[in-house]
Amino acid sequence: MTTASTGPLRLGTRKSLMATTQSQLVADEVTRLTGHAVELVGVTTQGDVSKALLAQIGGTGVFVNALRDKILSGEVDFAVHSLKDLPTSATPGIALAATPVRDDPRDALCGPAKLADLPRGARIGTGSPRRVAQLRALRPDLEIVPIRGNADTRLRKVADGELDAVVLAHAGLRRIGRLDAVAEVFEPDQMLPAPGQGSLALECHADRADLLALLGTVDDPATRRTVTAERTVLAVLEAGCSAPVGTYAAEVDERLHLTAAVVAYDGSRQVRLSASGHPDAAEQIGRDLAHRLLAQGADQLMGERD
Ligand SMILES: NCc1[nH]cc(CCC(=O)O)c1CC(=O)O
Repeated sequence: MTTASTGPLRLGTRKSLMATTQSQLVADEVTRLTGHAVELVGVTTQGDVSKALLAQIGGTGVFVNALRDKILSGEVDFAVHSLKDLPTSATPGIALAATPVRDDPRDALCGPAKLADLPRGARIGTGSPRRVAQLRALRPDLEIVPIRGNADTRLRKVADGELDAVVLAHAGLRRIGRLDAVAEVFEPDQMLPAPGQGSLALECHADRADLLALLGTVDDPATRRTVTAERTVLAVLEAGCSAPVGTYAAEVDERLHLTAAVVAYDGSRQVRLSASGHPDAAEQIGRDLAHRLLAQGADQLMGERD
């Protein structure tokens, strides 16, 4: 089950445009750096088959788990995920083999105008409590409309006039070739991204030392450190992907700077703190910042819903 095969490496992927695009990007990079051929293997998950079922079993975990099952059974060699879709807890038998150079981690407003220039009461679509809370803090007059679906579907609602604008990750828009839709890219002081946003994660079987070495060639240590700081905040806060928690870490002049915020769902209050330290202490920086957030009432803000 865990022995190396002789043919091309099999990269399991969902069949959506974003998933196949980012999988192909990684496949090409692995081939360029190692000379190994990589073939994409499309995997249909329960979440792809039934939207109702997806709502019932909950979010992106379905897709992640389906790909992990294929890795554990040996049907595929590795998978590429958006890091922000991965739970912070470790999964037995599964190893994080690489985090390639991070894409732009910021969120983008897609619509006819920048946020400040949208009319009073404009209808903005997003399903993320983190984006909802921060949008409400910036523009309490907006009407926030909960939406689901892939980036293309969401953009179509703006084109159709059903919504005035939507907020999406810049990295995802770039990967599907839709940066044309962007009216404004939010700076982290306006809207803190989701932990790990814009970063990809390669996973393989933890026992496959051969694969770990091979896939490790596309790892970017600076990306690994910054996303470790961000995801440690999330892990300590014990907040899932749906919590109103934003983070942003970057390395400048060999210092790792981390900002994190927990925002009340109605945008009225927030706890926002920053820290910096040696990049090798990424996890400790994240853990300390999370404890400071908790000491200032972050847990109370996280529990609130309107
Ligand atoms: N949960 C959906 C999801 N997962 C990863 C991305 C974008 C790409 C990324 O953050 O790496 C998106 C769409 C979005 O939030 O706009």
